[in-house]
Amino acid sequence: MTLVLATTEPGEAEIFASLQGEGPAVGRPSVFVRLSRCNLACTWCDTAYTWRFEGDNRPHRDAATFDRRVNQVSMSEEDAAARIAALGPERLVITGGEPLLQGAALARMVGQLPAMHVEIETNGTVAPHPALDPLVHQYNVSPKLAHSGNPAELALVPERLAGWAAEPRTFFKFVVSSQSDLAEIERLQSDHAIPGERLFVMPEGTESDTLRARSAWLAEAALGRGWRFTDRLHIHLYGDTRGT
Ligand SMILES: C[S@@+](CC[C@H](N)C(=O)[O-])C[C@H]1O[C@@H](n2cnc3c(N)ncnc32)[C@H](O)[C@@H]1O
Ligand SMILES: Nc1nc2[nH]cc(C(=O)O)c2c(=O)[nH]1
Ligand code: SF4
Ligand SMILES: [Mg+2]
Repeated sequence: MTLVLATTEPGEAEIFASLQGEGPAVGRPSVFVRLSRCNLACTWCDTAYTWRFEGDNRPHRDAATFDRRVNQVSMSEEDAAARIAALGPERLVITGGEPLLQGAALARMVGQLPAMHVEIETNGTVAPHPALDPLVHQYNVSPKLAHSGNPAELALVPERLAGWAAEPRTFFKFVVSSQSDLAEIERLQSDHAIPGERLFVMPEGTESDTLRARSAWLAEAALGRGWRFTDRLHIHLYGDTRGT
C-alpha cells in the first residue's frame, strides 16, 4: 500500500522539518508530512498544488499557468516513516491537502514510527479512520467559512462539527479574511458550544504585510470575544515556500 504525497519539486516528497507555524503548538520543532489531494477547493488555498494534478479539473486562480503533472508522488508507509524518523524532531504534523482522506495508510505509517507527538491539520469534513484515531494527540480542525468559496453543505457538516467539538483533542482554527467572517464564527461557536480556549482565529494571507494588516484588527476581535489568536510564523520566516 502507498501514501500519495505532495511534492516540493517533481518526484520529491514533501516531508520536512520546520517550526510549527500555526495554532497551539506554534514555535515547536516538528516534522511535517504533506499529503496530496483534497475534497474541498478553497479559493485562497496556499497549497492548491496538492489538488492540482492531472485528472483534477477544479477551477483555480492559477489555472492557466499551473503545471498539473508534477505535484504528487507515491511512497510506501515504511519509507515515509523512515524519512520522518531520520529528520529528528519528536513532533509530527500531518497536513495536506486533506490528510484524513488517506487515514488507513496514515495509520500504517504512524504505526511504524518511534513514539512521537502526532498533530493532524484537517478541514474537519472527514471522520478520522478508526485505526488512525488512537495514534493522534491533537487535531487542528479548520472549518471553511463562506469566504473560502466552498458550498456550505460540503464544508460545514453539522454532525462532523459536533463530533470535533465533543473531542477534547480538537483545536478549531478559523481562517479570517474580513470582519464579516466573525459573525459566522460566533454562530458556529454557539451552535456547537466550542470553548474559547479551543478556538483560534488566524488571518488569511501568504505575505507578511497582509498578515500584519489583518492581525491588527483580528487580535482585537479575539481579545473581545475570549478567542485565541494565531499568526502564521512560517510565512514571516520563510515566505510562501513549499517545504517550509
Ligand atoms: C493547507 S491546509 C491543509 C489541511 C486541511 N486541508 C485544512 O484546510 O485544514 C493547512 C492550514 O492552512 C490554512 N490555510 C490555507 N491557505 C491559507 C491562507 N491563504 N491563509 C491562511 N491560512 C491558510 C488552512 O485553513 C489550514 O488551517
Ligand atoms: N511551518 C509550518 N507550519 C505549519 N502549520 C500548519 C501548516 C500546514 O500547511 O498545514 C504549516 C506549514 O506548512 N508550515
Ligand atoms: S481544505 Fe485545506 S488543502 Fe483543501 S483547499 Fe482548503 S485549505 Fe487547501
Ligand atoms: Mg501551510
